[in-house]
Amino acid sequence: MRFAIVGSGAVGGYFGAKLVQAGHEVTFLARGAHLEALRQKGLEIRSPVGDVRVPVRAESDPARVGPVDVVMLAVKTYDIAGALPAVKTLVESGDKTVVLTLQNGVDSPDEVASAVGQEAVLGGSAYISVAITAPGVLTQTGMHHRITFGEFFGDTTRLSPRVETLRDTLAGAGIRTDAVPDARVSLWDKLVFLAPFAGLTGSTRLPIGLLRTCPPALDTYLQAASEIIRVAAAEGVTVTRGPESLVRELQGLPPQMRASLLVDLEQGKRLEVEALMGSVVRRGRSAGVPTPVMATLYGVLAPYASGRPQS
Ligand SMILES: NC(=O)C1=CN([C@@H]2O[C@H](COP(=O)(O)OP(=O)(O)OC[C@H]3O[C@@H](n4cnc5c(N)ncnc54)[C@H](OP(=O)(O)O)[C@@H]3O)[C@@H](O)[C@H]2O)C=CC1
Ligand SMILES: CC(C)(CO)C(=O)C(=O)O
Repeated sequence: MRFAIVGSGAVGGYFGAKLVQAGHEVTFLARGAHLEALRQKGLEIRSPVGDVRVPVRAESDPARVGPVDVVMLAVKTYDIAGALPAVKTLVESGDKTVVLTLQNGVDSPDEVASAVGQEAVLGGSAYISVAITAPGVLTQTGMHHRITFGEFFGDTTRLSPRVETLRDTLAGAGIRTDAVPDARVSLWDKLVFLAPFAGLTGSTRLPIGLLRTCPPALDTYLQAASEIIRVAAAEGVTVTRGPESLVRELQGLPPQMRASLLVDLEQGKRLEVEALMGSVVRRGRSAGVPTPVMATLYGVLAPYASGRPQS
């Protein structure tokens, strides 16, 4: 299969490299020093089971890529608008090209569909812990990796043939893959865990071990999660994670674990506050569902959304 990776950072680079190793034709769209490193040295992935270096084809201009079957969109949520012209060029160069969105949050499929149409879009979530640690270098923490994806628009009652084909291709490349009939459920399922986790670890600057043993903090987490479950329900999506399973998941995490949002905050980087908290608050307002806890977490973190505030 032919793939283009738009946003060849941590997530896009990791999964794209697996596809290259399996013999697929993959072009990585990248820019700056990362692009130069990819061209000159390939993509290096450091992980607990060893390091690999994968030679890759990297381009800056989507018009040079040619027709592809799948665009993997793996930019951060705040970079989607800037990446849409490239995605549009790639979809228009192909025949039935699909775009698989891999962002956290639930907004990406709609944003992408506004540029290329709903028919071209599949919704996905990445489960992995990986970061760009130098141009051309990714470092993976832990060994887990998974992509959950499916149709986001149209018939979401069954696995579509194109979802089955992509599932088989990804699985054949050694990527752990869950194909689901309705990607809206899996995107909201991740958000219901992640947004309160990122909101609480981010606003307190504390790891989960200190929060889950503090009853008021745990209560804040669960109230935030309940708000998200109600907003999803108002949009017709039944989230499968409830309070008991969320508490079990929190108890199972390493005590030092912090959301990537907190790691980014401490490094003065931009944050996906709009996609994780702002989106819930706005959607709640539209649906008439109160979200006071999520609104508070949003208000506390929004000043950091563009990076470390300059006083
Ligand atoms: N990393 C992880 O472990 C996980 C991440 N996610 C989610 O996956 C998504 C991607 O995150 P992640 O991979 O970490 O992000 P990264 O910052 O590592 O990678 C994003 C890449 O996209 C590039 N980019 C941005 N805009 C464009 C553009 N217009 N054209 C070409 N390249 C562009 C960036 O380049 P530049 O640096 O030049 O801006 C960067 O290399 C996020 O929504 C994140 O929440 C989900 C689960 C785990
Ligand atoms: C699921 C989790 C918590 C894994 O790091 C994550 O996606 C994040 O921190 O952003």
